[in-house]
Amino acid sequence: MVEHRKPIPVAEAVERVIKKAQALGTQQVALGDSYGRILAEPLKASHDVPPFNRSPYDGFAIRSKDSMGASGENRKRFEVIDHIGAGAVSEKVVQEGQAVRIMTGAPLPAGTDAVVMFEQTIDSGSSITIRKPFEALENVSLQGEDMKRGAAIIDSGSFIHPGTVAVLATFGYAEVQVAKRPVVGILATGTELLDVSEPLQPGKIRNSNGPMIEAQLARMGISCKTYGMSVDDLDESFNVVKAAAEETDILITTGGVSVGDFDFLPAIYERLGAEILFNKVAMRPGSVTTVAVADGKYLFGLSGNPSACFTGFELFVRPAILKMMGAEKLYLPRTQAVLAEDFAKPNPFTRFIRASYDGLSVRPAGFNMSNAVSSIARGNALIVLPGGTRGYQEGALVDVLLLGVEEGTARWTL
Ligand SMILES: Nc1nc2c(c(=O)[nH]1)N[C@H]1C(S)=C(S)[C@@H](COP(=O)(O)OP(=O)(O)OC[C@H]3O[C@@H](n4cnc5c(N)ncnc54)[C@H](O)[C@@H]3O)O[C@H]1N2
Ligand code: MOO
Ligand SMILES: [Mg+2]
Repeated sequence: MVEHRKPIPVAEAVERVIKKAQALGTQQVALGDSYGRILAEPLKASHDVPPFNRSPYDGFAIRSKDSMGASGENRKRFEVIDHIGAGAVSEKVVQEGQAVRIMTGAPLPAGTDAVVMFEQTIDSGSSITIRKPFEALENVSLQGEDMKRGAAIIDSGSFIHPGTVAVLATFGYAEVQVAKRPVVGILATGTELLDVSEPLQPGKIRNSNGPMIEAQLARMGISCKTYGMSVDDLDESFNVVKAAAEETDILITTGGVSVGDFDFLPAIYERLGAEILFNKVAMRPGSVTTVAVADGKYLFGLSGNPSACFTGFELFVRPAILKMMGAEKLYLPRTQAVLAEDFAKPNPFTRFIRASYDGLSVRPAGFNMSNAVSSIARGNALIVLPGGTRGYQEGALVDVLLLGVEEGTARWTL
């Protein structure tokens, strides 16, 4: 008799997966290797930035009070007593009527409190004249205006992007404490599968899910162990899954999770004594996506159908990995866009449509069945249509999940 599975809502499935995440611990990496990692310590400003009052322009540092009353008819003259570039410190203490020729980034000399840009002066070499008064601290980049010593700058759990690297470098982090990455394994199941390099044979297809998942992981900066392909044989698949699960934190399989005569993943989970978090989700594609946990290891049973496999990874595997790394922003960012063409099919389950999003409108990326490969290639986003809705007309405002962004969002908003 065919097993009847009870579908659970997508949000609940995501919740169940996230809850099982086990922290992986942290490690120290060189700053140059920190891009793409998850920061595992809060980043506080260990000094003011900038660390001293400095000139934001190429010009002349003056005492603002000496500029009082300056006008076009009554130009004020300053004697230039020193000349400094960024990196140099003037030893002079500027007195009344004096100025220091100063370049952008150089610290303001003692006594000065304003900077006159070159363009605002008539420069005769040893002296300058100006035609307007300057206020105290006019054209001065103030110590601590960017970051104050002791201020919390970046939370632990943040994705380290190039801007984060700049701040880490600013505070002298030659080494950075980051989250360890999980060891992830991929196994493609299916007697029909051929390796990428093999010629087609009757009844067979090439394994596209394995390389696809590898690339989805790579997009997250995660490398993986690949366990290749296994034929649909219970004992053989069980042995590979068991061995692979021992060597990994997360084992991703594709295929064999539905109710077919050669779908052995449910039996494998049972033999392993794994806890099934769910085996049916109210979504399309990917309704048969199964997630189990055995000995603290995740077993992601993604569907064999390529679009379902792809979607299952983005919705469940991705946030689980991020959670294990202590990341704060687990979810694909959501936006809304105008549907660029009719989508006539009704949606008994929440539907995720591979789509191309151009910043304003979104268009389904062609053949959109669960078994489609082409639409995964053409799409850069997923349109999300809620379950229990009928077809959508061109012009409707729809939810869109963005794919391939470095850092997601902290809130699940669907
Ligand atoms: N009676 C029912 N039949 C099916 C149901 C159902 O509820 N009742 N669910 C359907 C849905 S929905 C999906 S999705 C598929 C899921 O199938 P499995 O996850 O068990 O995957 P397989 O049966 O192994 O393969 C399905 C399909 O995908 C192709 N495939 C498999 N692996 C790969 C790979 N690595 N690269 C590319 N393509 C792959 C495979 O050849 C099949 O065509 O079940 C429905 N059936
Ligand atoms: O799991 Mo299936 O993808 O809903 O077609
Ligand atoms: Mg099947």
